[in-house]
Amino acid sequence: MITLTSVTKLYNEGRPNEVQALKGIDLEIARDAITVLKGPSGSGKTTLLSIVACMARPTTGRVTLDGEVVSGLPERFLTELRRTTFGFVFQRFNLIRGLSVIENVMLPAAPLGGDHATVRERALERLAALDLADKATMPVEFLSGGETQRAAIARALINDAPIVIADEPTANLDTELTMRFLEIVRALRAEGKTVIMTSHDPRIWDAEGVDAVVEMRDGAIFGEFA
Ligand SMILES: Nc1ncnc2c1ncn2[C@@H]1O[C@H](COP(=O)(O)OP(=O)(O)OP(=O)(O)O)[C@@H](O)[C@H]1O
Repeated sequence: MITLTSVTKLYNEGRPNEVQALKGIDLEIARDAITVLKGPSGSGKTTLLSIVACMARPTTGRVTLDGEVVSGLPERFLTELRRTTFGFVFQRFNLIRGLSVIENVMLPAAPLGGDHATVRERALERLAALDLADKATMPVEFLSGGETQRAAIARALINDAPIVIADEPTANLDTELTMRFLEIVRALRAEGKTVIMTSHDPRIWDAEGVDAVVEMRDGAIFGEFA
């Protein structure tokens, strides 16, 4: 279980351009489940996701992961937690230009020190499942938007992290690839993984296998649907 208690987030605190992105969020996110955060642009979905994923700290409030408080951990513990616990698909992708698709996909595995050939094989399997095997050696800057999105998904899955975090993962995908992404997500859940994603896409909220939809408005939770 991931719990958030009275979580707030201020950007540019104390300055004229201060933004209160989260206004006291109380939320429980189940493990072994698919949870979708939905809501209009600017409602705080990405901010909430970053806090859940230990990429950002709340301004006030508390986050626990399986009963342990993570919101106050020193940075070095958070770095370790991010590497071992989370797989990320983020809006700006963060793929590294100049490296090939497969090099990008393999990158998060490097700090964990796995055998290179095994990691490469796993990366190729992930790319094949997303119909990208033939682009494996291409520099990422030559990919289309949808291909870049899929490369980011393959990279998020490389470490077999127990929690997969995805920000608008299907934003650039057509219906067929969205359906394939959902199949991957359902397979991850069947393996016992936790999937938490934001989405504007009704194909995602209404999808079979989604366990919870959390609706956000203006930095607050507007409703939760199972
Ligand atoms: N780094 C930042 N500095 C200042 N303000 C920010 C920052 N990141 C987000 N915000 C502001 O916080 C609010 C919530 O943003 P957030 O990205 O969490 O919303 P969102 O629901 O994910 O939106 P979208 O669907 O457009 O991605 C917005 O008003 C945004 O402008």
